[in-house]
Amino acid sequence: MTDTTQQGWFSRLKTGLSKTSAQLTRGISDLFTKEKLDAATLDELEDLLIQADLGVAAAERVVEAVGRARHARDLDGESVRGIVAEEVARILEPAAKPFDPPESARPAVVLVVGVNGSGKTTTIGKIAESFRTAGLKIVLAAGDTFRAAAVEQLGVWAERSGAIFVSKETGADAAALVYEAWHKAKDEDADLLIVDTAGRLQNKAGLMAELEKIVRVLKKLDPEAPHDSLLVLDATTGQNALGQVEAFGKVAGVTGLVMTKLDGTARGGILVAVAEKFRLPVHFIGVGEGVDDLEPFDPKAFARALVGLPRE
Ligand SMILES: Nc1nc2c(ncn2[C@@H]2O[C@H](COP(=O)(O)OP(=O)(O)OP(=O)(O)O)[C@@H](O)[C@H]2O)c(=O)[nH]1
Repeated sequence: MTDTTQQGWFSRLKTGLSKTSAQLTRGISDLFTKEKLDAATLDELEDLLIQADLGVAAAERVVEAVGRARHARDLDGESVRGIVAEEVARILEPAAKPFDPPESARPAVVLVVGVNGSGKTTTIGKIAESFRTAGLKIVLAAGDTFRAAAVEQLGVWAERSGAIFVSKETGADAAALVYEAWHKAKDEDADLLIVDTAGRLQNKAGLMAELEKIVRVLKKLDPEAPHDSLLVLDATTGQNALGQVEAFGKVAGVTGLVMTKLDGTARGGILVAVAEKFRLPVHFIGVGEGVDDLEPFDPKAFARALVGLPRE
């Protein structure tokens, strides 16, 4: 990747996070121009971070780091933002794990779950494209059999990325489709089977039962499958993300996260709350609709964008 595209995705991320970073920057510089930095100032900083969706535990950790630093040096708005970014990066560091489906499994099965419109299909398309470029043979399974448009959209991505596409008629049993797709992948000696799923709201028992059935069918075909279970979260939904991780985690055994739409009017602080609470890998972030707009997660760059600082 060239420096220009690197800069491109970072500036999109920074723009996406600009609402949060502007609030934090303003709040922090208001707080830290005071002569005396007392406990009340730190409490206010904690409130500010909680309002930015970081969650109580992460906010407390960040405030402790600022509290420790105030004994060592004079703090102004800019240096506080630097400390916040460092501590946020530290919280996010364990989440930065490359997406690496096992090469020994043929096919390695990647189940992709998430609520409607979170960006599952687009994410699958982008992942398929990057693995195809790496020379892998891929099968895409259109497991969202409820929505004809979803099947069509995945078909377009399959064509574009040269993946084998398995779909059924609208309303067909999703688990039966997945069964067929796995056999197709086996017959074709494919490296990767990526399964799209329906995404109606997680409180719909029907959807969860369907996901459970898909997992059951996969486990009969290969006890290790799905090797990865990716939950796609929309960064504009804020606090809702926490409930989604819990709900999908129960039925689909989520192994990693993708956060999309960080280029939009994102509420990026939620990624910190999710990483702190669930300790799940964040494999990718989405910063646009295009095929090159899925980026491996870089905690330091993310943390600096969140507080409006340039990349180091
Ligand atoms: N700006 C932006 N848009 C995105 C991103 N990822 C996905 N989208 C858009 O979000 C919309 C929904 O994405 P889909 O991939 O269809 O979402 P889905 O989860 O498959 O949704 P259903 O098919 O309705 O279940 C589409 O218009 C995508 O182009 C992103 O990172 N940034």
